[in-house]
Amino acid sequence: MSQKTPRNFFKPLAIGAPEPMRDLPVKLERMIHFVPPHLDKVRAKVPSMAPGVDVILANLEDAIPADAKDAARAGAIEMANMYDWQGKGTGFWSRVNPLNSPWFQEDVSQLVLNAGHQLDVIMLPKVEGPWDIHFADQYVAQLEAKAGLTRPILFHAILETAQGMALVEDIALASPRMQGISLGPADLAADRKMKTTRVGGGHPFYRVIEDPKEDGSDRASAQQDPWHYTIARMVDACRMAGINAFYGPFGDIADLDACEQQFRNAFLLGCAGTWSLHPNQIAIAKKVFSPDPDEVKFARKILAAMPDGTGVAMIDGKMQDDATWKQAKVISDLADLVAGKDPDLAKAYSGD
Ligand SMILES: CC(=O)SCCNC(=O)CCNC(=O)[C@H](O)C(C)(C)COP(=O)(O)OP(=O)(O)OC[C@H]1O[C@@H](n2cnc3c(N)ncnc32)[C@H](O)[C@@H]1OP(=O)(O)O
Ligand SMILES: CC(=O)C(=O)O
Ligand SMILES: [Mg+2]
Repeated sequence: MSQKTPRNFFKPLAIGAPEPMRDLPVKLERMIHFVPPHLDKVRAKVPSMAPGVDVILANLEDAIPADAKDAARAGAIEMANMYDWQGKGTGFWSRVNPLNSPWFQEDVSQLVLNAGHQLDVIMLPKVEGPWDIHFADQYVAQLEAKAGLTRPILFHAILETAQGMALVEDIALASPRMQGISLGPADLAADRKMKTTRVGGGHPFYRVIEDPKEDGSDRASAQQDPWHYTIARMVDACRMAGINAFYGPFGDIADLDACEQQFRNAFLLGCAGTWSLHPNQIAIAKKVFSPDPDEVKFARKILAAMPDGTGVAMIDGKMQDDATWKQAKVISDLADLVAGKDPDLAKAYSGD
């Protein structure tokens, strides 16, 4: 047998560690905003940024120079204590260095021992298979016990190798700590030997072209989304496991239109949120990952037409039944969650 028995799955992995969560907390996670914690100037903005985002993440991994890893770790611990994350409801996460790096052990131990009471999620990069999650799970349980934590810290894996992709279902199911998975398009592209230097998004050479015309005139051609398969598979793995899927970084900071379109495709396919790397991506993520008021209005018409969720109804010429009721519920429940945080959208959703 390669898996734990159902009864053992939810047992703490260390004496004194908190009980694993059976259900994930229901939280808005439309954007995970990346902060480089070694930069004093950016770190100082954290308390003023926190109320305007759903999650702030202290990044310790790629994009932090090797000679700033210690400063970034210290900055992350400082960030944990700069804001009342648990009291005020903005998520506080950290992306640690990979398991095979010289920094992983210090990152995780320092964070859990010194910031564990505020830390919601540890983001684990370059996860190759469930064994990586099992190792981190056991290690964090030991540290939680030592720190006397009463709330378990969750895990978020980044999908950025071909092997991780091939084992995404096993990763999603590896531990009750699993909160979600993000696409890591830069490392994944490199590992797959995709021929692109972009961080997410489309590519001008990845397209379909219309059949030749008899008169020899120009054939229409359009860019396609090279991430469609990966995102759809990640969403299935996550939703099977009862966790959430996230788009990842969009690296062309200046191209706001392409960023919005890539985020929207991920939202429509089932992702709960995305990363924001720059302040100008926060508003895009908020707009895209909050349901459109007209969609919410229509969804609520469906729910009202079938109060017990069964039967068939016609609304605006469209057939509704038990399945569309469930689709409507997804949108309406998300709107309720958003309305609890955003008074302007609450007003738009209430139709006032
Ligand atoms: C493939 C991956 O792994 S992706 C994840 C790793 N990468 C990251 O985490 C990158 C995070 N983002 C950043 O470091 C920066 O946004 C960069 C390097 C991309 C661009 O930085 P800059 O060139 O300074 O951007 P720009 O000049 O437009 O910044 C405007 C302001 O926003 C601030 N700012 C930029 N990024 C951030 C951020 N992530 N959070 C908070 N403030 C930020 C800048 O400090 C600047 O502030 P100022 O007006 O007070 O001087
Ligand atoms: C997200 C990330 O780490 C990557 O794209 O490589
Ligand atoms: Mg990466």
